[in-house]
Amino acid sequence: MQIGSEKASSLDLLSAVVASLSDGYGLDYGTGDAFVENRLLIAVLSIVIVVLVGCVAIFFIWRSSGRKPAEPPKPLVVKTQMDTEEDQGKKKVTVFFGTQTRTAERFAKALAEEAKARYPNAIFKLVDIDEYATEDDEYEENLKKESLALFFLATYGDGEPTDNAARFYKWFTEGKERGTWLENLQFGVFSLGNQKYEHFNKVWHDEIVAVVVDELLHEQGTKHIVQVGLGDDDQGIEDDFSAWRELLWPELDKLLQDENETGRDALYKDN
Ligand SMILES: Cc1cc2nc3c(=O)[nH]c(=O)nc-3n(C[C@H](O)[C@H](O)[C@H](O)COP(=O)(O)O)c2cc1C
Repeated sequence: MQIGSEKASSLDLLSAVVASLSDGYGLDYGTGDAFVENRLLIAVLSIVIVVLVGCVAIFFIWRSSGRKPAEPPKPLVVKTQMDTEEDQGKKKVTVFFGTQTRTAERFAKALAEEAKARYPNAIFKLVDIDEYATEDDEYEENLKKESLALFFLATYGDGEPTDNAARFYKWFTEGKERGTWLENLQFGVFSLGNQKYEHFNKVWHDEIVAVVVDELLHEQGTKHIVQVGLGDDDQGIEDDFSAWRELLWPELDKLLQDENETGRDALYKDN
C-alpha cells in the first residue's frame, strides 16, 4: 500500500491512533524515517496480537470440546474364557503368571491363545496369581478345583518371587505339611530369570522360584506333564520359551485333544 493513497487501510488507522496517542504523551516522531519505523513496529505488533488471540481462542475451543482424558492402557490380563454354564463339561486349563515387567504375563497369554486355537474343546483361563485368591485359604480351596495348571514365574531381587507372586509363594512354601492334597492336579512350570544375576532363577535357599513351586507341587500329589523350563533373559528367553512349548504340546495333545482331532498335529508341526 502506498502512503498517501486515498483509501486508508486499517494499518493506517492504527498508525494514526498510535501517533495521536504518542503526541498526547509528548513524543515527537517528526521525521519520515521514524514514522515508517513506527508503522513497521505496529504491523509486527498487530500480527503478534492476532496470533496470540487466535491461540487463546483455539485453546478454549479445544477445552470446551469435551475431550475425554486419555484412558490408561488396558492391562494385558484377559480371561480367555469365563466359567459359564455352557463351559461345563469342557476341560479347563489355568495359566498362572508371576511377573514384574510382564514377560511372564506375555508368555502366559501367548501360550493360552495358541492353546485355545489348538484345543477348541478346552477352556484356557489366564490368571494373575495374586488375584487368584483374596485370602490364603482360598488358594487351597481354588487349587483343589483345578485339574490342569501352567505356571509362568519370574525371579527378582536377591532371588525372590515377583511382587504379585510373593503371597502365593509364601503360602505355598509354608504349607509343606499339607501332604498330598493336590492329587487331581497336573501341571507344568516355566521359570523366567537372567543368568547375569547372582541368584539366577533362585530364591533364598539357593533354589529356583519355579523349581520350588514345581517340586512342592509334585510333593503335594500333583503330576508333572512336562519338565520345568528355565528361561534365561540374558541368552534369549524367547527361544527358551519356544523350546519349552515344543515339549508341552505333545503332553497337552494327550490330555486335551479329541480323538478325531489328530489331524491338527500336522497343521501345527508345519508352523
Ligand atoms: C531388578 C531386577 C532384578 C532381577 N533379579 C533376578 C534374580 O535375582 N535372578 C534371576 O534369575 N533373574 C533376575 N532378574 C531377571 C528377570 O527375572 C528376567 O528379566 C525376567 O524375564 C523378568 O520377567 P518379567 O518381565 O515377567 O518380570 C532380575 C531383573 C531385574 C530387572
